[in-house]
Amino acid sequence: MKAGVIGAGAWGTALAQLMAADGRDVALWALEPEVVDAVNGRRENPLYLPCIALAPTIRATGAMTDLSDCDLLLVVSPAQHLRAVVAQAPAGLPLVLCSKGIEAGTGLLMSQVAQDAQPSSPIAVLSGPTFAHEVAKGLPTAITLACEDRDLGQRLAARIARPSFRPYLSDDVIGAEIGGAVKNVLAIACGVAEGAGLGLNARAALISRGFAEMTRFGLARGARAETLGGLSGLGDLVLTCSSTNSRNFSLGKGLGEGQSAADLLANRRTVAEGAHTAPVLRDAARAAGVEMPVVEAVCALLADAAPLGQVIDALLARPLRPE
Ligand SMILES: NC(=O)C1=CN([C@@H]2O[C@H](COP(=O)(O)OP(=O)(O)OC[C@H]3O[C@@H](n4cnc5c(N)ncnc54)[C@H](O)[C@@H]3O)[C@@H](O)[C@H]2O)C=CC1
Ligand SMILES: O=C(CO)COP(=O)(O)O
Repeated sequence: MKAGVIGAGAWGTALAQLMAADGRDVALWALEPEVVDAVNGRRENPLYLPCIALAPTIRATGAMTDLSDCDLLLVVSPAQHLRAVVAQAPAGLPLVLCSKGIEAGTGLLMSQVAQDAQPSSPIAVLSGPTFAHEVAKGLPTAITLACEDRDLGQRLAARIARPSFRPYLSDDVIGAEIGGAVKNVLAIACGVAEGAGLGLNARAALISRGFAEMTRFGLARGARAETLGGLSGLGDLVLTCSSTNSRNFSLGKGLGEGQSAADLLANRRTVAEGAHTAPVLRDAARAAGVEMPVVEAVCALLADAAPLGQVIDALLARPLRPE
């Protein structure tokens, strides 16, 4: 059976390459016709994953019907487009959701959106510290695969695992999703600290206190603490909070250097999910009575609502409290 991948950005293309590593066929659905042509013609995706020679068994397509004979579908669109692409996908196939975010307007996690859009399709979530270009090069990577149905989870883990790509199985779908969505917002905060020259102590403080925010929010939504402390939570938080390879970290760095959010977000081709998730997460946290001061600060900067110095001072001047 062939694997299907929906979305040919950096991560979808890297996952197609991963799935093709056992020599089996992969169908890769791409939005852009020029990506379909480049993958099929030149075995590359210069738009989203340059400098990687793609496997010959990857066949790109613009027609979702070409994925109907797959045994699983990896869904890798930006979070805000997941509903639309899942609605077009062939029904009834296991959907492995690889997007990280919360849907604007509904506040739903990706598993809830997919359930709405394709009620007959079983769902799993694949999330963890996984820069696309490293996975595409075959570098060692570990990731959480969360699925409420343990048997299906085990079958999917075996199908996705490769010698240098280790999925760790969990049944905490919500926990895996919340970790991936929240860490993107916190990566923006760490990028701000880098851009503003606040130092490495500040970064470590943001990672730790940001993790406390992720944990408070996750527990309020029914996530398990060990999931939040695992690959899809703390693991991904540490990765994206420490490298300009992260689009979210880079966006924050620009904010910290004094560029406006509007300028940084205008006309970008690649997705910085944290910018979309931040206001939805803030509203959900407020509604649940969960304090998320770092997330609130990121929202203020993204909305150009306050000068950087004022946002930093306000965070530092919060009342002292126990850890
Ligand atoms: N790049 C990475 O290293 C990783 C990314 N992810 C997640 O994967 C998801 C996709 O990210 P990337 O592959 O990095 O994307 P990307 O930033 O490389 O590319 C943008 C993607 O958005 C798609 N797109 C734009 N407009 C669209 C529309 N109207 N409908 C459907 N698709 C549209 C483009 O076709 C392209 O696939 C995100 O949720 C991201 O957080 C997860 C793990 C690693
Ligand atoms: O999710 C990622 C790595 O796990 C990629 O992070 P960015 O979207 O910030 O580049």
